[in-house]
Amino acid sequence: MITSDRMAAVDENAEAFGVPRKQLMESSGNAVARAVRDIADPGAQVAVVAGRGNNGGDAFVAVRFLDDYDVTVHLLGRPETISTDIARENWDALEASEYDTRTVTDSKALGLGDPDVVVDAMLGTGVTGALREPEATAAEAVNDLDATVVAVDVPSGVDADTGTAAGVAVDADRVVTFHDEKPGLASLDAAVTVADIGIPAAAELFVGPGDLHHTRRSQSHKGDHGEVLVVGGGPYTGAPALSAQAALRAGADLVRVACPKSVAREIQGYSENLIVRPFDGDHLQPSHVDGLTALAADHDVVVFGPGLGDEDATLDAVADFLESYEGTAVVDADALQVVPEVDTDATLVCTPHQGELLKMGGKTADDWRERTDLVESFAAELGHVLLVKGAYDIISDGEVTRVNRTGNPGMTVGGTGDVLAGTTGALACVRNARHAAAVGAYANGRAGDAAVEENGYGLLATDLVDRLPVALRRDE
Ligand SMILES: NC(=O)C1=CN([C@@H]2O[C@H](COP(=O)(O)OP(=O)(O)OC[C@H]3O[C@@H](n4cnc5c(N)ncnc54)[C@H](O)[C@@H]3O)[C@@H](O)[C@H]2O)[C@H](O)CC1
Ligand SMILES: [K+]
Repeated sequence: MITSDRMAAVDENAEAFGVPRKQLMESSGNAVARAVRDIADPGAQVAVVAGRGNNGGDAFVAVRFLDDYDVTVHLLGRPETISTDIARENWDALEASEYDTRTVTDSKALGLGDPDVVVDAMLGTGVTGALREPEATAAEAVNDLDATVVAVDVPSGVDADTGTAAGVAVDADRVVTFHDEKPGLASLDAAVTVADIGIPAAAELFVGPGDLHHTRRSQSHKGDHGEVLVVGGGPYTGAPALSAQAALRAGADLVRVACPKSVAREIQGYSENLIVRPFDGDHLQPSHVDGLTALAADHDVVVFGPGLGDEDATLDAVADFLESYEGTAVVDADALQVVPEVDTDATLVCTPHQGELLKMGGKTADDWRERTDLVESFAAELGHVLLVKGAYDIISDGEVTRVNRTGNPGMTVGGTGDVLAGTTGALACVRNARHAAAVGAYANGRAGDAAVEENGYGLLATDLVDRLPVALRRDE
């Protein structure tokens, strides 16, 4: 099963991994033509009703594979308004070869005749809300025919994620959907087939640019993009400051650092962008937990661990906190060893490197494919998300596992893990935990790659922080 959002991401990743969308469209169109050949003999009349997006584009391709049939193409709207280059190129290809194409500007004038088959390619996953005109009237016209209706990807007007329609929708007999089943199609009264359109498995496994789908809402208020609490510091001061600055650069609106009073001024001194919330003493201990729990409740995500150290009292405090916390937390560094022993309702993203993973009781292997299996089962056992850092980062929630390949050997320098934890914390304010971890790893590696490209090796963790906004930006 794949949702429309994931499908769009995978599609974009396929392009980044060398399989352009136009190639996918060619396979989609071919699959639609196969479905028509399955239900009608050569010579049969086929009416293609196409919209101006890529759903229509798939059908234009199908037409070239149906030369044995009597095909008429009805484009809803003027050719100049076809909204994507690849759909327009496929339309132009039909016109250049003198196929029977008609453009429909007044839906009342849509004369479909009495075809044996209708190919419904008005709208696919790009639909929002109820069908507008001319699509609504065209859908009714299609439903009034006796023809067998083959829908491209999803019956026009139906939401592929929910199976519901906000208004009139095409009543399809068959649906040829692409790559994977869609959650909304199972409930329909139609025969659904899934066509393999040649999207490489890598486009789902490896994190790529398609995963950067923006989550910024149009109506933005302070706090909408997340408030992150970093709990860290004591024996170290740089680590929590790096996590906090990374969280800001990764898009959080407000980031506070809860740290021992002894280091509060030092941490504040790193940046005027930080808000510091000191607790007594020079290291975290159980007496601080009630205060931290109350503070955490005012934040979307807590990043726990950077620079906390591993004193027994500190680790006890980490355990106490996690046992009462029910929100989302990124757990890093010394705090990680506590996770396997705590019983918590919190959603945790644990970010160990190989050594920390072993200390948590996890296993590793030289071969990254073997490692993905080990990480996936350990994540399932823990009941938390794992982001295991390495040349190939492995991210798993025990069910879905992703691999990130961005980054370079320069990133073994100190502090890059703190940057990753903060980045992931900010992203987890607006995405699910597994996706936040995957995108966090991807963006961090991308930031590191950009730094090395500009300056060569000799990378600093702060170089990553500065490059996060660009690393997280979607290429339009
Ligand atoms: N994902 C893939 O791997 C592939 C998908 N293919 C096909 O592409 C469509 C999705 O294409 P897209 O261009 O994004 O959207 P649509 O064609 O569904 O529609 C966009 C078009 O429709 C207008 N619109 C939106 N809502 C409405 C409405 N309620 N009434 C009228 N018009 C509406 C909007 O303005 C746009 O202009 C997918 O389903 C597949 O069929 C690729 O071909 C192969 C790879
Ligand atoms: K359709």
